[in-house]
Amino acid sequence: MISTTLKRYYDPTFTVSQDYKASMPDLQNGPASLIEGANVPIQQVGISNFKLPLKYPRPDGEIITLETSVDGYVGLDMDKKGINMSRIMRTFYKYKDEVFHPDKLEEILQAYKDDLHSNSGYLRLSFNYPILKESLRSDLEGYQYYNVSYEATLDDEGNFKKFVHMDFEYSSACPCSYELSEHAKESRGIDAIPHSQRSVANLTVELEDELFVEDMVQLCRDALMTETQVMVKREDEQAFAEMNAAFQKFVEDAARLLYDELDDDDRIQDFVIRCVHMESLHSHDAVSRICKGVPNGLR
Ligand SMILES: Nc1nc2c(ncn2[C@@H]2O[C@H](COP(=O)(O)OP(=O)(O)OP(=O)(O)O)[C@@H](O)[C@H]2O)c(=O)[nH]1
Repeated sequence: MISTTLKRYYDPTFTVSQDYKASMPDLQNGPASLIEGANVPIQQVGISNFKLPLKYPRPDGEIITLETSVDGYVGLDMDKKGINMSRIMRTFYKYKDEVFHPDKLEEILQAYKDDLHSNSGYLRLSFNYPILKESLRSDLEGYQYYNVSYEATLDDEGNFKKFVHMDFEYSSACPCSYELSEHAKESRGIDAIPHSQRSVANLTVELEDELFVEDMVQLCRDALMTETQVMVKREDEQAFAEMNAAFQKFVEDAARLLYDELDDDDRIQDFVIRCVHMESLHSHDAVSRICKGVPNGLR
């Protein structure tokens, strides 16, 4: 038997010729006989959480560059072993210097379908978006960051859907605890403090028309009022206490207040909202989930 001793050596000068590339195995484009398991279509295959800096537009025209985590997938038909995985990133990188608003994803998803010979595509861009927030009564301001994702799908009939996900943090003062506290004071002269807690509304909005992150934040602020604060001096803290008294809310109230704001906005086609009050009274959360309720809509 000829013993071929393999060299263990990395040749920094080796270059890949077209002939050499053609001689390399290309398993993902191999025959269906290479498929392991059921020879059935796969709805989403690709790369999750590749990161790059992307540009986003603000309403005033300013462009902001933010670290973005990208999930990019395509559908794979039966009889196909695999996708050309690197094209998920290579195709996306063709757009890396462009300005990203949700509509841009349709272009990229069409490029996914073309470059990866697929019938459908999915993208999700996740980033933390800063907005300068003024204090309630002092003349201070500071950055509030919002956890945002743009999500889009392009199906085999060319139907494009675009969604924006955003988390909005607020304070919820419990109206029942407030009444019980007042009752203790009035009926027994005993002081009492109602419970309140940091809360978060997870919004998913299907867009009809352009909606900036700033617009979604304003809708939430108008609905809930008691957003968490950034820069706080004593006059701001007192203002916040007054605001919590004026806008007490059960987790049911929070969901309905947000419904009221979003349902009226023509830029929004559909939505589902999950409110979570991380109760300071309990070691568990009070949760409500509400949707616009359009036929075949988000649930
Ligand atoms: N489809 C698939 N590819 C994988 C996976 N894990 C690693 N890869 C590798 O992803 C690498 C890049 O694949 P391709 O994008 O097809 O690379 P390529 O064939 O040089 O690219 P093209 O010249 O565009 O065809 C290949 O070496 C694959 O073996 C996987 O789970 N699925």
